[in-house]
Amino acid sequence: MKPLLALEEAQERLLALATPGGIETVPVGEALDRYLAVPLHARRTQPAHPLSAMDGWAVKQTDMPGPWKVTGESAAGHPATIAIGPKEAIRISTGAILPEGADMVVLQEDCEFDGGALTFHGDPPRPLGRHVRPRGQDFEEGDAILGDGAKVTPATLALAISSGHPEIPVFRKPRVVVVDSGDELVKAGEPLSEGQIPASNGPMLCAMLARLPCEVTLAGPVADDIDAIVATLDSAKDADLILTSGGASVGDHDLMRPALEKVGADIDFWQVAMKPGKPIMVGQRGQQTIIGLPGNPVSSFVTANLFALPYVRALLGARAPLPHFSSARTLSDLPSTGKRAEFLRAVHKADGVELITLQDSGALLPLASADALIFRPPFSETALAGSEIRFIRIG
Ligand SMILES: Nc1nc2c(c(=O)[nH]1)N[C@H]1C(S)=C(S)[C@@H](COP(=O)(O)OP(=O)(O)OC[C@H]3O[C@@H](n4cnc5c(N)ncnc54)[C@H](O)[C@@H]3O)O[C@H]1N2
Ligand code: MOO
Repeated sequence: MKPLLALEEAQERLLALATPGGIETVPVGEALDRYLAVPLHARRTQPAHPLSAMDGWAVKQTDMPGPWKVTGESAAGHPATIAIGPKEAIRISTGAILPEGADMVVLQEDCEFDGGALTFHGDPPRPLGRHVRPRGQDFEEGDAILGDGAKVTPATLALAISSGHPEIPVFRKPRVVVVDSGDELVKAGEPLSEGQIPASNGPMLCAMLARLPCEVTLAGPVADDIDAIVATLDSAKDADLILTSGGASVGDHDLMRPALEKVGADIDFWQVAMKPGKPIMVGQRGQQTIIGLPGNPVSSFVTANLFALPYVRALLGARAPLPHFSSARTLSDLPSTGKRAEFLRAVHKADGVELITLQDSGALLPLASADALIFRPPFSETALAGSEIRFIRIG
């Protein structure tokens, strides 16, 4: 029997097939969770002038500790039109431009102002530049601010806008079609006959993909009929990725592999040393990748996390598309493993990660109560409670 492909090698082979789509320039608000296609340089300096970091009065260090004559005001958006002379102060608000001649700010709560003289009651001495944000402190025009491949987060989105980029170049959104298959499957909400079940994998996979910037269509459930599966795969020719679920194993009604072959896809790999998820397959038809996920709901969920979502992130231009592993102590004893890497449903708590008892790959209730998958490499010894393990977050 052919040895199973190692998980890491399978992921590497899949990701090698991913070429990000064309570049499009979009308003930053539409770029969230996408990846920059080119590096960004600041088109302006921030702050463009020295600014006050506090509400108070702009003064000169050499005039400390006052008293001063207040000669005007500088508010955010309304700079003072006069400079500060000797023993003079200008009322200033947070974010307002420091008037010419001033080099520090005294806080409102350290001073008293009765309309006449401004007096200081704080603890001197105050260093030069106190409560002042110097020009260019954040970035200067021309500075490299974001590298290509940077993820657009709420903070990078704000940085792009602040640096003069209301639109940014990102890779286009991948088009993904999800196809779940099986004679027993019935669309959610429709009546069930004996032996039928609601098709939950398709909506689950669509929901997982909906958290990424991509265009997702559900085409299923499709019957265990090779012509029906082929017709559905053919109707999704324009997708960057087809994600199928079910029919990936070795049974008489497991038609995904022959269907992929019938539509002209080259099978890159089938069967990976992982549990759940062993029957996962990957095929390539021209520019399109087809990932055949196993039908067991937990197997579909786990393989989507480890293969399908990383593949979509890679199409979006992510440089590190695989899930992030964290370390923690296991609160439960973990059994030894065989030749397959295992992903065990677990709950992350303050002092460690607790195993959920029922680990059947068909059981949705434990999956829905899990927020972590404990990773157990192949041929691991029993791990006693208290041992350090690695896990990925889910949910
Ligand atoms: N003799 C062997 N049998 C099996 C093997 C094997 O190596 N040798 N592998 C097992 C493993 S591992 C898995 S995982 C399953 C996967 O099989 P399939 O991908 O062919 O999945 P199906 O048979 O179509 O379905 C399995 C199970 O999941 C339910 N299902 C399927 N689709 C959905 C859906 N959209 N929504 C909800 N539930 C779904 C289906 O009713 C079945 O109960 O094969 C093992 N067998
Ligand atoms: O993927 Mo299967 O049993 O390993 O669920």
